[in-house]
Formats: sequence, C-alpha cells, structure tokens
Amino acid sequence: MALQVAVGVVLNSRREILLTRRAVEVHQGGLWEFPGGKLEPGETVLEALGRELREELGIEVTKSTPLLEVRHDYAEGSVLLDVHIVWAFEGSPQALEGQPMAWVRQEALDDYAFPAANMPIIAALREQLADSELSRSDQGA
Ligand SMILES: Nc1nc2c([nH]c(=O)n2[C@@H]2O[C@H](COP(=O)(O)OP(=O)(O)OP(=O)(O)O)[C@@H](O)[C@H]2O)c(=O)[nH]1
Ligand SMILES: [Mg+2]
Repeated sequence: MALQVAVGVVLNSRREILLTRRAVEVHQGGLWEFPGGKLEPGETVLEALGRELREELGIEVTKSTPLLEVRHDYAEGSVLLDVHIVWAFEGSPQALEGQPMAWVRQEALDDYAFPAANMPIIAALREQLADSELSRSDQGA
C-alpha cells in the first residue's frame, strides 16, 4: 500500500509559493519540497495537513482547496501525495525544523530541484494559478 502524505502548496498574498528543503539524510534528501508529511493513524488528510504545517512552519491553515493526488513509485516504496493549495493561513511561516525555506514565484520553480513525484504537482499548480489570475482580473482585482 502506498504511504499517504498530505502536502500543502502555501501561497502568500503575492502568489509566491513556499518551498522547504529536505534534510540531506532523509528520503529524497537535499531536494526542495512542499511542506507536509505522512498521515498518522485515524487522521484525515486535512487534519494531517493542518498538523504538519503547524509543526513544520507554525501556521494555521484557514483556507485550502484540493489540487490533485499523485501516486509515485520510488524504489523504496510508493507514496500517495494528496496535494492541497493553501490560499490563506494565520501566522508567519518559519522553518521550525531548521530546514531552508524560500518564497518562489511560479516562473522560478524550474530553478529548484524537486523529487520526481512533484512534476505533476507543478504542472497542475501552474494551471490553477493561471485560472485564478483570470478570475481575479474578471472581478477587477
Ligand atoms: N512533504 C512532502 N513529501 C514529499 C514531497 N514529494 C515527495 O515525493 N514526498 C515524499 O513523501 C514522503 C513523506 O514526506 P515527509 O518526509 O515530509 O513525511 P513527514 O513530514 O511525516 O516526515 P517525518 O517522518 O520526518 O515525520 C517522503 O517519502 C517524501 O520523499 C513533497 O513535495 N512534500
Ligand atoms: Mg514533512
């Protein structure tokens, strides 16, 4: 069975994307990722997302929407990434686990090295952001 993982694409008011870098010694170490982590027994994806972002960044998610689910088979085992866009949160994100952190514009995501499972996330995110920009300009925002 695939390891279930809750993943958050956290956006700020400038529509920049929060990336953190995985520690060198862990699975997919040294690569950039979206914050998140494994579901604990009995937890829903949204509960896990809230807990992981609280633990890793010290923020409270106040608005999120599902983006996509990605299954990927690594040599070490399969993961099922349940990815949500975090449109709003309380608090100011800090790298509480000492991980490097960066706010990155969508156009600059190609400059960062991600785990292989993340490629479809970035494609879906770009579509979603393009759609939300269109609806924002429709509303004169
Ligand atoms: N958080 C996160 N995990 C990802 C991403 N892409 C990806 O393949 N993964 C994989 O998902 C798995 C679980 O993520 P994790 O290591 O963050 O889990 P966690 O926070 O619960 O870790 P812990 O065991 O240190 O508590 C890892 O095997 C990781 O390589 C991503 O963008 N974000
Ligand atoms: Mg994690």
